[in-house]
Amino acid sequence: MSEIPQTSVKLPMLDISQPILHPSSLSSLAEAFKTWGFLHITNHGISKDLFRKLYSLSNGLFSLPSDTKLKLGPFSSAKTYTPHFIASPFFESLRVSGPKFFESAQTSANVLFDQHNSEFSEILQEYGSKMAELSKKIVKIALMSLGDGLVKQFYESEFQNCHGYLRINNYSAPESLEDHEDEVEGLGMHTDMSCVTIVYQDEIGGLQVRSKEGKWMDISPCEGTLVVNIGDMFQAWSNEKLRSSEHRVILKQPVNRFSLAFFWCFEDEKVIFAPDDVVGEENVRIYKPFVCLDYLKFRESNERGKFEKVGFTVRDFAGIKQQAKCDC
Ligand SMILES: O=C(O)CCC(=O)C(=O)O
Ligand SMILES: [Fe+2]
Repeated sequence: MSEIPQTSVKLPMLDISQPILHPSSLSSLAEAFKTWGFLHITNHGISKDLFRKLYSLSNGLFSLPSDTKLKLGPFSSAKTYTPHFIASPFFESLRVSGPKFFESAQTSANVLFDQHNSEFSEILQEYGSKMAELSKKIVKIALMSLGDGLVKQFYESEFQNCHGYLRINNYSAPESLEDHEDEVEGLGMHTDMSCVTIVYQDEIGGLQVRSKEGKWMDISPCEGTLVVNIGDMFQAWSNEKLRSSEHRVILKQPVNRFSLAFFWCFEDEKVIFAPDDVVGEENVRIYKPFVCLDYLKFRESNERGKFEKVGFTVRDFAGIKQQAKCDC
């Protein structure tokens, strides 16, 4: 495999246990949200033990025979399982939906396992509820970074009906990396459709973010931290003061990789429209109002298109075409 030099991006580390943020931390967060749309959080309250348990229970699930896993999707009514070769040959995932993470996980577990065991569902309930609480804090911090008083003005009215779901991602080891001229993509370039996403990646690494100039940068795993990124819904709502960056996963080592991605989203029927106070007087409005579910459907119908060739981000869906400046 050819050696392609990559650089790690330096992201701010946010201590999520601190309720009050210093103005200088807020301005560096605002900068990171605008430039990268990514940051690390620490003191998130998820123990190593919880990750370990989730890892080992999920591993048990992904090691089941394909026929068993396919009972959960993509062609069954459950549709919680995404098998290999949909996103990439190396990627498979299980979706667990909130707010009743226990019920959602148990419905899948009942299909997969003969014996009744609720440990998996209990752990997912704990993890899902903690992620929901963290997401609420992150939304508030993002609002704080956008300006004084915005939490009070908009948190309850705009974000109180947000909901979350979790994707447990399993990347199988590429057999021989030598055979690949290019990098091996575990998950191709995409943006998340959420308001915010919280990702746990194991120590293998491989998550990358694309800079505005189009350069791929590593988001190296950092022990004890979680990765947070802004999704399309928050990008549109903030009139791009918060950036939903393209990212992907590259498999650099011949080993299995595990990650957990939690997506915090607006309710389906919500009309996303950046408030005037967020757009700002001097700025141009970038998005038309749109219904959240309509965007999700637009993305679903384009999921397998080539991202770089077929436009299918929120800008393509609801962006207001800016008039080209004319000197004539
Ligand atoms: O596996 C990862 O580290 C990131 C996964 C991701 O970007 C996603 O599930 O949307
Ligand atoms: Fe993602």
